[in-house]
Amino acid sequence: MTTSNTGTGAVEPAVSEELARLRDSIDNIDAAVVHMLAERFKCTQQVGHLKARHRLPPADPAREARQIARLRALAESAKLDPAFAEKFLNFIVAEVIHHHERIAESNGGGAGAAPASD
Ligand SMILES: C=C(O[C@@H]1C=C(C(=O)O)C=C[C@H]1O)C(=O)O
Repeated sequence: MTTSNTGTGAVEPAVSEELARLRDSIDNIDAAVVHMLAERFKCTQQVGHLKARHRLPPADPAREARQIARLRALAESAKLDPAFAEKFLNFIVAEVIHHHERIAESNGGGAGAAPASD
């Protein structure tokens, strides 16, 4: 293995250049992820309002099962750990469901509430 740490706290210039180059790409990817998540949440907020108006439940476990199966297959072909892909999706979906519950509550939702006309 190549030694990159001189032991004096200094890092070889070639190593710090490569680290900076890789970190630039990581920063770009992180920015893209944030923008993609923001767009996804814009869509799921609209789904939340649609569901609340029509008294549909916040969560749809059958839809989630299809998404998990699809994402696991995509992850495998992209050489990403499918278990990680599933955990990541579940993390996002849990947040979306919280949003939908809050939207339903603020719509005066509840089992007995009358459907709003639109
Ligand atoms: C967005 C929806 O609501 C919930 C959130 C989902 C998601 O974030 O992908 C999927 C299913 C639902 O549990 C939906 O029903 O499509």
